[in-house]
Amino acid sequence: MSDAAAGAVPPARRGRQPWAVRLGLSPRFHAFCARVPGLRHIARSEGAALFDIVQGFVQSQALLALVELRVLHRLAEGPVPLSALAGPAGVPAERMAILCKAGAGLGLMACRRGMWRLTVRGAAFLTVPGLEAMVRHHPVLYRDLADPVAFFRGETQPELAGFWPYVFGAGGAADPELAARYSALMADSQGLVAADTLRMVDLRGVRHLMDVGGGTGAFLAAAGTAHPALRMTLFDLPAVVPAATARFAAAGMAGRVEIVAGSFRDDPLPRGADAVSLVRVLYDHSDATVAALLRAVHDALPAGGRIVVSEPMSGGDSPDPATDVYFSVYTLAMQTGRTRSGAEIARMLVQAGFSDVKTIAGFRPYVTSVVTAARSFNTDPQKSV
Ligand SMILES: CC(C)=CCC/C(C)=C/CC/C(C)=C/C=C/C(C)=C/C=C/C=C(C)/C=C/C=C(C)/C=C/C=C(C)/C=C/CC(C)(C)O
Ligand SMILES: C[S@@+](CC[C@H](N)C(=O)[O-])C[C@H]1O[C@@H](n2cnc3c(N)ncnc32)[C@H](O)[C@@H]1O
Repeated sequence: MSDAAAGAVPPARRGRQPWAVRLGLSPRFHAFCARVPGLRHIARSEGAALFDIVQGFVQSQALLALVELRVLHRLAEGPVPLSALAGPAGVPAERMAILCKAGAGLGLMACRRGMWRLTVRGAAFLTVPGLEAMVRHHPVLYRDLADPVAFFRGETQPELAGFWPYVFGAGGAADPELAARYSALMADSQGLVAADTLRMVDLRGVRHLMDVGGGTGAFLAAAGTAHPALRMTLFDLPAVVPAATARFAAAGMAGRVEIVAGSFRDDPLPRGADAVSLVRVLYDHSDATVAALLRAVHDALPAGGRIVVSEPMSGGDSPDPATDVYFSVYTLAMQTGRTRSGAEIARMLVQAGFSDVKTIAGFRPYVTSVVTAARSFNTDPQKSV
């Protein structure tokens, strides 16, 4: 079979490519690799990696069906035969068998001696806080990506752009019921983010932490538990306040936390904190809004005060398989913000007047990474920690 007959890029048009890419463009080399024992693993692993990309949308839709039909939940109660999954789900047994085998292919469940059971991965899926809720909201993004060419050309009006109205201080910000619903989705998923952030950032020495855009207070509650002497301020839109008040009361922290309702677009940030955190806030907003917010945080801090930015970040020059696919496309669909790299955030912090900038790559970049910085001691000698 000639290269041209196989539909590959003809050798003459391969241009100046690294030698390995030239080989990758050659169907003859593919066939050669598949034949030669020492090289066969390359053909197999590259093929499998490509197949995973090709079938990603089927994987996520199979997962959604398993969640919506509560198959994994049912298995969490113990092993069952197929009929016990098919009947309650209203799915014909022969179709449920296909879904269950897909679930097994994904490593979420397994069948032994006619009984379906949960695997460790399936158990972890059900246990990660907020993951199920995130999967259940994915149909919105899925619809937005139905015509990906039009989406990337910017010719569509993504539904996701209206999904988080409270996030942007739009109309929905005034509706406490709507805010509570979306805040719950956000807060559920904040457990891992808070844990990973606290692992990367040492808050010892911080007296008073202000969490700007702190939502219902999951991060402050975790920080306050880890540091019992910490005073805290939560700053967020008014519609988010009731849920935050309830959380701190339930955690017995009401006396240590001041909740300030306001918009960082329109209102000054409260003074008094010696550290400010922004957890999953920047990537919702445009560069202009982020630049103004970082300057406002800088001005609200005393000399030596610290800022902590924590959110999923782009890999920048080394694109990350999770954040540069999922979060970058997600924030593009939201239309108001973007997924920035640690280096970009670091640059914006310097432009806002911060120094001593440190970027810390998260050990799970799809959960969060961190950039920290400090307000210089010499920018405003009037202030002190
Ligand atoms: C020790 C031995 C040998 C065996 C033991 C076996 C055993 C019991 C193992 C347990 C394994 C274990 C501990 C597994 C733990 C797995 C974990 C922690 C998995 C975590 C996965 C987290 C995921 C997949 C997170 C996904 C996050 C998503 C999808 C977040 C989406 C966020 C969005 C859309 C946010 C939007 C916000 C906005 C609007 C942009 O502002
Ligand atoms: C993606 S959520 C993150 C919430 C929380 N930090 C977390 O990680 O779960 C963004 C938060 O920023 C808040 N927010 C958005 N625009 C805001 C504004 N103009 N002023 C204050 N808070 C704002 C939203 O209400 C929301 O709680």
